Amino acid sequence: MFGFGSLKNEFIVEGKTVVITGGSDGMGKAVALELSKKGASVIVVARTISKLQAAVDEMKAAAGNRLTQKFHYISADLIDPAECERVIAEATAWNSGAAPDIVWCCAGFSRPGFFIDVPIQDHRQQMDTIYWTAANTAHATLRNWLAPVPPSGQMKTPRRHLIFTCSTLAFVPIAGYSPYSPAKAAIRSLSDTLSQEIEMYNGAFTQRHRTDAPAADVKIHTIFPMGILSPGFDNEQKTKPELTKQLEEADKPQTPEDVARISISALERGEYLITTMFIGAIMKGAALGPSPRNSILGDTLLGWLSNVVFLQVIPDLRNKAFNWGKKNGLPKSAPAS
Ligand SMILES: NC(=O)C1=CN([C@@H]2O[C@H](COP(=O)(O)OP(=O)(O)OC[C@H]3O[C@@H](n4cnc5c(N)ncnc54)[C@H](OP(=O)(O)O)[C@@H]3O)[C@@H](O)[C@H]2O)C=CC1
Ligand SMILES: CCCCCCCCCCCCCCCC(=O)[C@@H](N)CO
Repeated sequence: MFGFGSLKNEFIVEGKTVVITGGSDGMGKAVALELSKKGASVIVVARTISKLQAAVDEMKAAAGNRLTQKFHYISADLIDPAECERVIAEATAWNSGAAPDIVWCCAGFSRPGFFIDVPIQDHRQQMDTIYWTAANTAHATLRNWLAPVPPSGQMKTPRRHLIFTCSTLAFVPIAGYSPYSPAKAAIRSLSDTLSQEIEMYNGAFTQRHRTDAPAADVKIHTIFPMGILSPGFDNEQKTKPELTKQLEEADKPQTPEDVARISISALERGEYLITTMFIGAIMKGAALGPSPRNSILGDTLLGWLSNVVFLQVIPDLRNKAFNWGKKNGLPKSAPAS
């Protein structure tokens, strides 16, 4: 509470069943492998079957206990809400009728470009890929997890975790990310709203011996990575404006493995809004607003530091954009009038 995190492990995965969307590549796959090493049974979800099969093979090789753990994939386009319902139903059937204990939304990719240069349908596509894959997955998952169970049907069910993967761009604007950042900011807002709403269900859960209640209590978490050296990152570099690369040069992208490990450690400490490196924490501190804190003291001090740092960072980013235009004129990609 006062900055040291929880002393007990708040994110035990051994023997649990985890669904990871976007688990066939980049950060999602690194998370899948790390949780496999820690003893979880894992289902990876994405569209391309060949990559999913490769991820399952790698998880089997990484597994700590081949006797108790099992691995599976489901191919689905999570933009379609009906597909998300099917994923949760299939995962439950595969898990001997028990709902998954942990659902981690990692699906998504970025298509950078200046606002007016990116066709409007690509903006909408980014909202579908980033926000709606996460919201659809959360909706299907929570409808399953929060279904009322009568007192006679209650069993000892461990706490469940729903995890979103956002980006520090939800906290700080960077020119060239307008197709992407608004969708990530929407995830952050969904996460904050759900983390409050879930308290109602968690309150009802305490009364499970007397009245209908969910089968378990639920915690929401959101991860805010900086750049990740993933296949998705290589792809976004192709359309990323030079100005955007300059504005984000303070970022030294991390490996998917580091992002996975650091995120899982933070979940083990019981954190809610999770950053993966110092600059990310500063970006979060500038934008904490009304989000729940990981620690009152730590996050308050971080907020003070960040607010001072950002007095300089906000005009610096804007000046860089202005000077870019002054020196280079309109971007070559600019549409003809
Ligand atoms: N790379 C970066 O620099 C950063 C990334 N992030 C975020 O982290 C997460 C992981 O990124 P990264 O490691 O780069 O991921 P990758 O781009 O390397 O992999 C994306 C994964 O999502 C799956 N996916 C994409 N669209 C869909 C869809 N419609 N339905 C189902 N699955 C889908 C892909 O599989 P398939 O295509 O086969 O469906 C793949 O498994 C994303 O949410 C991203 O926005 C955050 C900060 C920085
Ligand atoms: C001392 C502190 C100063 C803070 C300065 C702010 C610098 C901005 C860095 C922007 C980094 C963007 C990372 C997210 C990338 C991402 O999500 C995309 N790659 C999409 O995939």
